[in-house]
Amino acid sequence: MLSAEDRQCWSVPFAGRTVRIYCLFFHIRRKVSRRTVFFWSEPGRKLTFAGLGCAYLIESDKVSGRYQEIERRWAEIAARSIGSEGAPEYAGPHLFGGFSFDPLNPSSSDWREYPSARFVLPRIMFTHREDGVWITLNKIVSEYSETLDWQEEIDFLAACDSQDLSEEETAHADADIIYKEEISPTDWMQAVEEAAEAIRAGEMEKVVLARSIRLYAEQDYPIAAILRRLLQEQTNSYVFAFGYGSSCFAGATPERLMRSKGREFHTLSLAGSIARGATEAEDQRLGEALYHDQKNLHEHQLTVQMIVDEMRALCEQVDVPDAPILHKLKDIQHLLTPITGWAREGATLLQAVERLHPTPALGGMPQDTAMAAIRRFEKMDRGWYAAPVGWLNREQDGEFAVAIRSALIRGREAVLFAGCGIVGDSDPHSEYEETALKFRPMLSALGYLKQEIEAECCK
Ligand SMILES: C=C(O[C@H]1C=CC=C(C(=O)O)[C@@H]1O)C(=O)O
Repeated sequence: MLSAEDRQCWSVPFAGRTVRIYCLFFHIRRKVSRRTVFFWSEPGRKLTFAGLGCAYLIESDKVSGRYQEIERRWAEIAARSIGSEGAPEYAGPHLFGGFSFDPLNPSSSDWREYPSARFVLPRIMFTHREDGVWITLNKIVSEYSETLDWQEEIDFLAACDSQDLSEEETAHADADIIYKEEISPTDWMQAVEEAAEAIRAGEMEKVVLARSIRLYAEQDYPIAAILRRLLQEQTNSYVFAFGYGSSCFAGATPERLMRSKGREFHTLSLAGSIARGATEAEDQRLGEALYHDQKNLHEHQLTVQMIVDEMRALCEQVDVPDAPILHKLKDIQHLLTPITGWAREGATLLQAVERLHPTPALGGMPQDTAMAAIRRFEKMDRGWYAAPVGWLNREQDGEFAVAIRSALIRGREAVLFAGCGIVGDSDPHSEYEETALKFRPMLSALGYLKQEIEAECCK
């Protein structure tokens, strides 16, 4: 009998039982250290991918030209790929990876495994959709290659004995946190005040400032259990994980950057936030307050405007509704405007990603001034936080999200990130509170909120 969670599409029949695919992959990664893994699940969980190993790696350390390099090299491989007959497009070769937020910002050792652009064609990929599950094996061959041998991949899968997997599936996400490190609230609010002053002085219109929290736990963080909690709690978000070497960058983001299918391009503006209410009435009151709040509407509209301008450069037609809608997540509600375009001949997904990143929901307005202000005020390396992560298929279609509500996890250490849009009349204290809300999805997945509640109860 499948549980509700199993039916939500991320479980696969494997070795005579039902296994959650993220457990399978993170289990193998633990057994065979330093394996490349990824996980990607759409909001609503209609499509889930999990991948293991690296059949082909495309990296770029370029400051400019990184999108073109990934696109060119993937197009070369994809054009010569030979797929199994009858396999649907979503079970064909897919490339997964991401870009750093700002290649001009000096990178810290935390992000050593996450360069300016890093994409992987996995050796083994699971695709899970409502209509079935596929396992795809990828291999690069040349005209001199001998016959294809899949034994190594099959051995990997067979090596997952069910007892070990049960451990992975039931592992506790609630690692005991022994130490927490973060910028002092006063220092961060001071940076917000200075940014707001710069906006009032006419230096720019908007800038997004983020902060980070570093947690140290008693034992290594169990990635599979963290993903399980994100999948359970953040149902309206993309759940993603990119594990390279000893680290894993994971999160649950509500923000699509771009999805393309043929010439149909779909993006959205997500900016403007308020808390969820404790009761339905309070929730509605807060939602209405957000919907009519001039500061949040202004922040949101700047993002809509930039996205529409960039989409017009790529598309013959762009459709945008007159007003945003409220988008409710577990801990927070946002203003959201969906934007759709019909792309001009030759326009590609990565061209769109390059044009849009970073939108004023992650960077600011104007883009260059805001990026310089982020370097000046934040004084940290965002790495892949707030940057595009996603996938491309053989036809160069695919989907990218913005990696917010995320954390970089390495062994017993996790660094979480959250930011918010600053405009001229931003109140530093409210902005600080807003970032606290945005940390909640990852704090909860890491077991920190539970620990805090327990500590409160024991006082
Ligand atoms: C930068 C973040 O959120 C962005 C996305 C939605 C709403 C936002 C806001 O209201 O400020 C932010 O622009 C983050 O979660 O770290």
